Amino acid sequence: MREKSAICIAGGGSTFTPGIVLMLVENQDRFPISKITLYDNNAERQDKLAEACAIMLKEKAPEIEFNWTTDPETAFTGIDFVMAHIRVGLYAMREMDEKIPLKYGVVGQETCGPGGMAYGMRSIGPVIEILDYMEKYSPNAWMLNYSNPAAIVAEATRRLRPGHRIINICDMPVGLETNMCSIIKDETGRELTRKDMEIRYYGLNHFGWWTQVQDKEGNDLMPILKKHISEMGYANNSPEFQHRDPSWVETYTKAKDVYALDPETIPNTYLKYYLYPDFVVEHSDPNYTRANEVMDGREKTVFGQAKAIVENGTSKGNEFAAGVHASFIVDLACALKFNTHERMLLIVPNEGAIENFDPTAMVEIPCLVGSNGPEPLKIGEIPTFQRGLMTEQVCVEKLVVEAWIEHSYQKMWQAITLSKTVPSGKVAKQILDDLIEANKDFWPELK
Ligand SMILES: NC(=O)c1ccc[n+]([C@@H]2O[C@H](COP(=O)([O-])OP(=O)(O)OC[C@H]3O[C@@H](n4cnc5c(N)ncnc54)[C@H](O)[C@@H]3O)[C@@H](O)[C@H]2O)c1
Ligand SMILES: O=P(O)(O)OC[C@H]1O[C@H](O[C@H]2[C@H](O)[C@@H](O)[C@@H](O)O[C@@H]2CO)[C@H](O)[C@@H](O)[C@@H]1O
Ligand SMILES: [Mn+2]
Repeated sequence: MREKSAICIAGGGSTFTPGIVLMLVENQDRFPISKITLYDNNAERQDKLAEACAIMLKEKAPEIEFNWTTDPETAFTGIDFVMAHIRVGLYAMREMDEKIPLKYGVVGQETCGPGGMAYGMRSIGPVIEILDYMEKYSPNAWMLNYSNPAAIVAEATRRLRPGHRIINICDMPVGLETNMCSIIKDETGRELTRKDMEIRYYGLNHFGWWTQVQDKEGNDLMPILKKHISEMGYANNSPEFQHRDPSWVETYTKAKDVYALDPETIPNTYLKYYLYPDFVVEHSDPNYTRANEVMDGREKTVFGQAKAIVENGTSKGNEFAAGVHASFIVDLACALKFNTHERMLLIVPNEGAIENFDPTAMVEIPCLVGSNGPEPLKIGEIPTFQRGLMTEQVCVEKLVVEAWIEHSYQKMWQAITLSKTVPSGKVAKQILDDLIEANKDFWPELK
């Protein structure tokens, strides 16, 4: 009989909460749960999802104790894992992050460019606050953190809470690996899951490259993937792809041009924001950005399902969806708890894994995960193109964290100016001044 875990989901009102709760329920055999507690600082938002999850849990797994709260002591006492996905400032501030840079002809994106830096300045304090609650109430618990921008949050926690039990993660590589399986099916008819593949990948969060994709027998799948991606990016015939929002379809398709810059590797889609920022801006609507698409799409769908479950008193007929995003975080918790040594892509200190790159950088690389945490695999030396791009970007991320720690206007201006998405110090200053005004309830005061 496997020992049960107690879970706190921080950001209980997140659109991703119901999927994670469902995934936890569906994985009881390999990762049994005693208790799930939702924690959020927005009671009204959290209540709506929590009431629906309570009904679903009563039907599917009544043995799991379920609570929700806005009280940190209640949330973080007696737990083994915090699965965190907070969005500081909600979608209203995401909209600002996207629309302010676009006003100046610069990429407006949740985690890339000035928007991502603005979001980072909002996320650092509250993520650290949760780590401190954990230290106080459950010092042995692990935080598995999805809260974005993961790269900046990871650098901030490395600097400010070294040695704490936090692992920063991203669903994008596993999402893209699932797409690779659909591509292989389209191209060869062969059915694989992402767990049937052995991959090599390196980079920063939302900024990386695959150098190897093989099946378990060691057959190289890169040639099939490269041919497909060179013609149509990650576009494929799977129902998941066909149902994607238009902005994601464009991102997946644009990978064709990102790939063309380095046909030796297969790229993460978000490199388009750095390598083709002019294209991105031309294809953005400054009055209707991804935040609007999400509010009109995922947020309405998830909260609509929750409302229907509560009104009907049952989750039957209104099933929440749990995909790769939820399975990845449950896999990670399972690996830590039961010492599985599963190989996973995580955001960890470089410390020599990439030989010719800053040892203090937070990099996204394959790790073996056991009870003592992640053990990064050795990557070796990386080529000049990638090293150049990553060096610039990691310095941007470090400057944002330094700006937050030192309350430094100068460092934040340097960070925005250094980003590959920004044309000049003049434009950077205009964007920064607007971001400061929009974020006055969230950022430290910059001097
Ligand atoms: N790392 C990844 O690959 C990945 C993938 C998907 C989503 N995400 C991130 O997950 C988060 C949630 O995304 P979403 O679209 O569901 O957002 P959402 O706005 O629906 O949910 C976020 C929740 O966090 C809560 N929150 C904000 N500040 C808080 C604080 N200080 N303490 C406790 N709760 C707080 C909000 O009230 C809200 O209920 C975002 O940060 C998003 O970027 C990351
Ligand atoms: O615009 P959003 O809120 O839909 O997504 C932003 C997030 O994008 C990535 O997550 C994707 C993932 O790549 C995809 O495969 C699928 O699972 O959907 C996810 C969320 O939509 C990215 O990794 C996150 O960090 C972003 O928050
Ligand atoms: Mn991500």
